[in-house]
Amino acid sequence: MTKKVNELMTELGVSYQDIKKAADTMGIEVKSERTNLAQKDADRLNDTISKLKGLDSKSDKNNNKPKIKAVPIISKDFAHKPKAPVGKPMPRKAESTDGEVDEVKAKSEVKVTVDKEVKAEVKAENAEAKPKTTKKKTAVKEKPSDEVKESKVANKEKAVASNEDAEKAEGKPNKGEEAAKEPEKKIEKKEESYENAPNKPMRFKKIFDASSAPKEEPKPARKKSSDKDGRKDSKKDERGGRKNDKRDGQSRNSDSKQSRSSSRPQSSAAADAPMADKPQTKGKSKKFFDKDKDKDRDKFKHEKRSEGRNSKSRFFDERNLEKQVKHRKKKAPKVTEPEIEIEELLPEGAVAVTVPITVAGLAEQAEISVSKIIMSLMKLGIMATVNQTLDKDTVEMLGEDLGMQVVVTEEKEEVVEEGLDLREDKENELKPRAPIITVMGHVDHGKTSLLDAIRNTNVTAGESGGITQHIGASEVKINGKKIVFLDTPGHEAFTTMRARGAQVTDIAVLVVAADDSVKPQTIESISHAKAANVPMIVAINKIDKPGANVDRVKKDLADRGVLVEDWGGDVISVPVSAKKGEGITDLLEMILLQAEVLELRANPDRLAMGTVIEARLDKSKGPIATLLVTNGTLKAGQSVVAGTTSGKIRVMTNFKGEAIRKALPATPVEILGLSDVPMAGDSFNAVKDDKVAREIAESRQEKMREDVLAKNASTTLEKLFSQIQEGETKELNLIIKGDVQGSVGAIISSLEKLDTEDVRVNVIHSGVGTVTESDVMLAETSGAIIIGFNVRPTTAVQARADDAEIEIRTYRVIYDIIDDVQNAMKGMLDPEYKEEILGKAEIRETFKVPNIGIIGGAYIVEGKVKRNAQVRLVRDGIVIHEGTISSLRRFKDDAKEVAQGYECGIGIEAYNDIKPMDIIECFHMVEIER
Ligand SMILES: Nc1nc2c(ncn2[C@@H]2O[C@H](COP(=O)(O)OP(=O)(O)OP(=O)(O)O)[C@@H](O)[C@H]2O)c(=O)[nH]1
Repeated sequence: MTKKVNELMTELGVSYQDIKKAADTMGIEVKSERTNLAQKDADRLNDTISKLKGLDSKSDKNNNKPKIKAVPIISKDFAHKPKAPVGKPMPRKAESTDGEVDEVKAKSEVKVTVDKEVKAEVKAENAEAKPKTTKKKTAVKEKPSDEVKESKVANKEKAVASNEDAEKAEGKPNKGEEAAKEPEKKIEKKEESYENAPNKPMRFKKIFDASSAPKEEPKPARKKSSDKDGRKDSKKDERGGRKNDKRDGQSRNSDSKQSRSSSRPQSSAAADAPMADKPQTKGKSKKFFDKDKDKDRDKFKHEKRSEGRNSKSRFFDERNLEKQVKHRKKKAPKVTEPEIEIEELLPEGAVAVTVPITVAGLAEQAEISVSKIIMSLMKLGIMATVNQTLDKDTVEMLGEDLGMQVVVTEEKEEVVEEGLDLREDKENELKPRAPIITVMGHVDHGKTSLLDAIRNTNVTAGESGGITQHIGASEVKINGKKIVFLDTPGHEAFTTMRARGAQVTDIAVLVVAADDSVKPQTIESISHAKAANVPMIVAINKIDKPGANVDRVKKDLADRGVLVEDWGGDVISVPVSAKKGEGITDLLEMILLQAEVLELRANPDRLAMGTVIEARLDKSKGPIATLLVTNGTLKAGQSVVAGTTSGKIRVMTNFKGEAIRKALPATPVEILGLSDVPMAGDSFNAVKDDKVAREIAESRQEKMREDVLAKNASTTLEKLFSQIQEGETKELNLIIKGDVQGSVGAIISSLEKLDTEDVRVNVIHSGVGTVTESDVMLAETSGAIIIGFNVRPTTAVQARADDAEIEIRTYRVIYDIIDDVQNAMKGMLDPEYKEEILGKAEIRETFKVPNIGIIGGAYIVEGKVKRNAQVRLVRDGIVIHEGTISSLRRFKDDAKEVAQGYECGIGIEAYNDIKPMDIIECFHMVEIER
């Protein structure tokens, strides 16, 4: 049995086009009106079209839309068909027949499409066929798409609103009302569904959704939405849609029973529809905007928080900003929660984390138990508490360990510190100031000697190891004009300090020995001066020496890009002899000349600011800091904040040690009164109020604590990470303790340069002061070696270290630290000789003995003291002196050695500064068998 198409047309009273479209959709071949249809196909078509005709004809009475537009279609084929072009309704070929409805209906029971148009159509169909199922499923569906023209949407939605609504639809309800009602109902249902994960930020919800509700993202919808404009439908739109729903649900009033009244501005279908459902009035595709706008808007907001987006997203943002403004005029939509915004940009299943974050915070954010995170951290070698702050690397590693995808953003807070005078000086406030000079150059080229020559003092002889180890500052006057010199050390170990010096300096004096010419540290010095954009003056030193060759120096400098005046450049060079004092005046005059060119000025009539040049802790005086005032006037009695410390200036002395009341710009001073030791290189500011100074310092301390916590965690992490990554590679963990901050910084920077392919140097902790028990504990947990520079551990600390088998290595010369560590890294760990402590004596009293000097009345507290052994004098954990015993007596008799528990008199060779409570440590060197 067959039936011709035209017969069916007559039978149903529909056009050929209607049948053709329905047939196409149902996979029935129809070539012309004369095509013979198999009875089965004819029946299917008849069935479908009859149903649709009935439905449409009802609504058609109230609107003139072609009934075919309300045909609900969802078939296997349909899901694969291309979507409507952007901004246009779906083509008519999406129409279906009755036979198809059954198929679709069945499908709709097992799959819920995300595609808005399809969904609307499914609803329309189900309204007739299986309203209950439809109702249930619509609860998790997206709102209708704008792809379908408003009237069409209205028609369809009207039909599927609910069981009752569907019945009303049959009763030819007012189309406008229905259209208005339907989307609202759906939104409410969706709200309910969202409430299933109550009170959860979207990011939590997303994780929840990802794991518990995958069925809500059916594949056919994804496929269908894979056309150009809707390519991200499947996931992004799911989220975006959810968000829209939420927003719409919040902002919109509904006339349904469940809705609460609100001030809805419009009552038309268009006004009531979600933003995405509004009629397309602009040239651009609504669909495009609907699908992308929320995520684009989110991008915009996200970008506001985080920098560095590509131009493409910026474009979206800008465009969307316009878009938002437009919509706001109509609906004033509520701004969505920030969590949702970031979430929108994330890949499926990812968690957005802003660091630093505490363990507890991360647990909450990722919806993982705190204990799970702590366990994972332990696996990574980090012993963390709930309140431990985690940094970016740690969070990423945790993510990996926990099998969780995290997207980490770093929060950069801009701290505005109220109470600091940071205004810019006005032109008329500025007065000339003295130049600040740094002396740089290769080791032993004569920096210290040159400064000595300049200020007629001799520092070289007293320096430990023969090198300058601390930044000092001094002033000289020539022709009534002041010049400030920062004394910077020459060894490579002091690179950091030199770099710091170059930052506060106006002019760098580059010392090059005429007999040695340009050397590695000369080149390094040039780089620092250039990097700091500081003009240089070359002092060609040691011209008195027989091998001196000034021209060679100039040539070598030219090779390094430093053209002195003789070579056609603009760098001033002055031949000098620090030893004989030749050329020193010339050099100073040239410095003044160069300073004049620079027109150095400052405002003396404001609160002082500048840099900490050096700082140390003095047991009796407390923290001592050398400050260089670069602007303003510093007054004794004023409150200052320096780095993370603050205090009121109790005593202020100039470079000669004379107490002064005020220090004008370009003055180095030493101050007492800070509550703690600041770091060399810290900036300082005078503030009006001591309380303000304290508050600023405290907030900086707080910030630093957070940073340190985060850094420590990551350092440990890095260690493990690199061990895992690099297999055999080992890390050398070190704890550095020194007498002053400058030395500690220099040691760290030198040691960190020693990294080799095989061994990585990792300074896990550093600080000023003696080695403490907590250092030993830290070394214990991290397997670190403790390096003490000019500091000694107490007996108790040493005992604790011995128990824990922690090595504490102490030094007095930085070279030795670097050599030792370098050797250790090369596998030559064991030195040929090792220091062995023989005993310790505590000074109880001191006596002045004519012709001999000061003798310490001592009690041997540990081991024994031997006459020929070496000794070091330790005061408050700091090594004051090293030398040999000149006299050892028990009562009036000389003794070869004195054992523990006995008293004796000890004299130190050529040394008299012995005080009660000093510790004399007696040691000798023993050969180590390899
Ligand atoms: N003949 C001669 N020797 C000099 C002159 N200047 C310095 N020296 C010697 O060179 C050696 C090193 O001088 P320092 O002033 O310690 O050199 P430095 O560059 O400060 O060295 P570090 O502090 O170790 O970086 C000393 O033995 C000085 O006596 C000079 O003009 N002529």
